[in-house]
Amino acid sequence: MDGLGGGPKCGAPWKRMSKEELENQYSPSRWVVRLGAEEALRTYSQIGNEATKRAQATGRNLLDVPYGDGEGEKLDIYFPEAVSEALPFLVFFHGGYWQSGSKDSSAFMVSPLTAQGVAVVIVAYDIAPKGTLDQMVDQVTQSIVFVQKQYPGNQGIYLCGHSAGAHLAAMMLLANWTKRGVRPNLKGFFLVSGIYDLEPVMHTSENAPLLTTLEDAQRNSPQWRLKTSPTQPVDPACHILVTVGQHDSPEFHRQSREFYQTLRRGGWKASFEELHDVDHFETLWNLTQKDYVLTQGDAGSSPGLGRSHMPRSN
Ligand SMILES: N[C@@H](CC(=O)c1ccccc1NC=O)C(=O)O
Repeated sequence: MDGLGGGPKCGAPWKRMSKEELENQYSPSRWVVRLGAEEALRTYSQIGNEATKRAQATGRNLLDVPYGDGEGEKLDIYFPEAVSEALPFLVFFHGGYWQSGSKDSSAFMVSPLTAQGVAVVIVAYDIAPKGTLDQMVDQVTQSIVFVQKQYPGNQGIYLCGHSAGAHLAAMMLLANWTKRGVRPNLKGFFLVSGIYDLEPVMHTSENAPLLTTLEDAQRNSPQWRLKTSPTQPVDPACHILVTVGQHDSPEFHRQSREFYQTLRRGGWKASFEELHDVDHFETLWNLTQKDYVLTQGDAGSSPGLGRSHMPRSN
């Protein structure tokens, strides 16, 4: 049999897939409908680069701010024009299967959000093979601690991540803040086309620099961790929006839906949205636009990143 173990009655559907099918399911660019796979990846970098250049050229910002001692532990902060002590902060973690991507080409949502008075932080972390998953999770935790310490008067910290970056953001639901000596003012999570169970990834070509044991995968899987030992939401008001693109692969849909269900069962305030007619990358491209439903400033009915979706403190 060319499946990956387990009979037809054995749990997760990915276990019944051939190696080729699993590879396909976990290759987001192959599911893009309007472009070829390579063109989609090229366009993704191009739009990210352009948005970042624009963000750096137009607004007030602090670039390459160290949040730790490591060479790669840097973040960029983009401020709104209006100076204020009490800003909401949107902290973004880029994707790229924990082995590609950079903060220097990931400032997608900066322009529409800073225009609405939100400060945006784009975080770099040590991708594989330099960094291990445990290290990346640790670095991301450290970056949030840094933002909270640097801006203790913040109006809320909202975490956003795309794909592998959504995984890193989701891992923050399990972070031990007591150990870090600070409780970040986390008010919301916006997870875009994420991976929450890493076990299937172990059986794809993406795994080469990543996971060696099943234990690594489980320890770094928010889905597995929250399902096996549910943790109480620290702030019951903290909202988690799990989104997946309509054209993402069935495995990406399953991962998002099941993670959302696990969150709800665990008592978290979560919602799930399949984003209409977008693929794995187009959601981020749309986030560069101020009139997209998830970034717009006027009161929309769906939750998202725009200021109208953030609870106000006054
Ligand atoms: N090799 C992947 C690349 C990929 O998945 C990706 C690329 C850029 C940003 C996010 C991605 N996916 C997850 O982190 C693909 O086939 O699409």
